Amino acid sequence: MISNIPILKVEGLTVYLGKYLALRDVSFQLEPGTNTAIVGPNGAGKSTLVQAVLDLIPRSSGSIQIFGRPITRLGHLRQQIGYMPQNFIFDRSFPISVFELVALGWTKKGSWANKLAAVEQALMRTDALHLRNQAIGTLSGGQFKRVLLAYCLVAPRQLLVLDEAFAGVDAQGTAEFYTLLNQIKQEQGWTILQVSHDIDMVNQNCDRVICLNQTVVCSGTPEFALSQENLLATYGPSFTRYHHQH
Ligand SMILES: Nc1ncnc2c1ncn2[C@@H]1O[C@H](COP(=O)(O)OP(=O)(O)OP(=O)(O)O)[C@@H](O)[C@H]1O
Repeated sequence: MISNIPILKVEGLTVYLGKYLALRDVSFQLEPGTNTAIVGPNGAGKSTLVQAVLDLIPRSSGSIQIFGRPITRLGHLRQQIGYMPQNFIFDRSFPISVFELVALGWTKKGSWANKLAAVEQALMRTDALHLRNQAIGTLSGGQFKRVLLAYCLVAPRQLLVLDEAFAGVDAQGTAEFYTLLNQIKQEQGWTILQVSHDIDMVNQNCDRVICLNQTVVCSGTPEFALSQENLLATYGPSFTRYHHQH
């Protein structure tokens, strides 16, 4: 059954980090199956927005509903959210393998054989099965992103939140990852919210854009939100558009 309830609805969100007003009166919603990018300059509050939306940091005011429920009353539905943070900081010598990391994402009850099959399938789908026995500390940036995507894929999700998922990945790796992400999104019916600095990639891959600078400067289709006028309003007069060299 296709529901008309927004996957995410944010109304009047204001967040202070200490005394610093990081987000002011932010409102937007995500329709099912859409791929929405949050763009804006350094310090605009993009990561703060993502963390507040996931209830990882407190908000001063405003309401957040996910799957039609207040974020604080999600219960088991919280497992339907996959999150790839900007920085995944861990001790690289920590002895956990790729297989073990992805298996942590498996939330269903079931036999060991089911879990094994699900983890292998997720790793295969993200072209990372050959890494299954490798310690996570030995992975390259691009390999690690694909393993994190497998972690999101191993259990059913409705919403995927990516905070600069492609930081540290080269242009070709980024393009390949976007292709893979789009394919899996279609297969799984994911709704995606992603922070990105790559305006060209956003233009090519996302269907909605939120331009953020402490508050929502504008939002809409990429064609509208990424117009020169709106980008200047979001980034300020020093903005110059970065183009990939292919
Ligand atoms: N603990 C904190 N106390 C006070 N200010 C903070 C704190 N953490 C972050 N900030 C400030 O809040 C603002 C928003 O930070 P945030 O990381 O959300 O920005 P961003 O848009 O994700 O930036 P970037 O593109 O550089 O990743 C920044 O100006 C930052 O310096």
